[in-house]
Amino acid sequence: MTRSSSAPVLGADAGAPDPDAAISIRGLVKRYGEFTAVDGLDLDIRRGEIFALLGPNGAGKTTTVEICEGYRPRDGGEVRVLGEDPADGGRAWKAQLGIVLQSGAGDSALTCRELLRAQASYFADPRDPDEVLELVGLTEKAKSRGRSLSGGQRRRLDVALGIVGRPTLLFLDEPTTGFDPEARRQFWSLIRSLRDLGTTMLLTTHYLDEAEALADRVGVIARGRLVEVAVPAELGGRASAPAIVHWTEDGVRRSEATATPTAFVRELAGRFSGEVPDLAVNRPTLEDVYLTMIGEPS
Ligand SMILES: Nc1ncnc2c1ncn2[C@@H]1O[C@H](COP(=O)(O)OP(=O)(O)OP(=O)(O)O)[C@@H](O)[C@H]1O
Repeated sequence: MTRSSSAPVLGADAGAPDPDAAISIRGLVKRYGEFTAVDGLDLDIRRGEIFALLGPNGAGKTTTVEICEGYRPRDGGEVRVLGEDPADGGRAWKAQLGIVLQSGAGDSALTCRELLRAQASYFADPRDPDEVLELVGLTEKAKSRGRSLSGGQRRRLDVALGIVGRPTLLFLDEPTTGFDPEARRQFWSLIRSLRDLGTTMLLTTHYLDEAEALADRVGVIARGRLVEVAVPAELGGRASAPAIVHWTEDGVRRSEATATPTAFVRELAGRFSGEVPDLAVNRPTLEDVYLTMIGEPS
């Protein structure tokens, strides 16, 4: 689906940016030479929510996020982040942001505690570095040098560095790349506890299960435009999509799309004396609807 100029604005109310939103974007445009990387994007992220930005490689996610962080200039549109234009954001505004980049600070000869203390010293009201180490599960590594940590531990250190300044708004760029499954679960619970503390988070990820587990809402970007914003369970009309019932009959694998799978299975059960062979009832997964949205065959 492509948004024409007359289509309703997705994820945002039309008109001026919303000053009460954590992030409010209207008609954002970014060009690199002749190439338009962000092509009229509108988005509102509410205070206190976890918002996941999904999209294929090159869709424009990092460009959009870096414009919001004040690290990249834009060519058009309006952006307000915590009520200010990032292009003019001063020190007090920057101090309210936490940023966890893809390539972090891990490769350091300083210890985790030293790195956190140094980072904390830039802020007026930082969190206690030892409390932050505990929050990210690195208490036992407080005296270890950054460069001696494993990949997953370094990402946790990156998050620790991102939150020690007590940010109102935290940007997380593919935060769990390289994590083992247990570390990802632990990281997810850390993100939830930060939300409970009132932190707004903008997360980019390629893991759809991560978006589903964490995000209050997800936005899908493709070719520099926002193609949908929804709560994960409703993305792409998932909640109302027909169920697909699969079974085997007369040695042939069959399937039927139905809005009333219970009634259909009851009717099917009447045709067999025992179990319905190979019975399965599926609904579209987040991955199915996402791949359809970005134009890939699922
Ligand atoms: N500094 C730059 N100069 C020229 N082109 C750029 C520059 N930065 C990004 N682009 C291009 O803009 C497009 C959007 O890039 P961006 O990094 O925003 O995508 P992304 O959605 O974050 O991708 P990924 O999932 O791979 O991180 C890409 O086609 C990219 O090649």
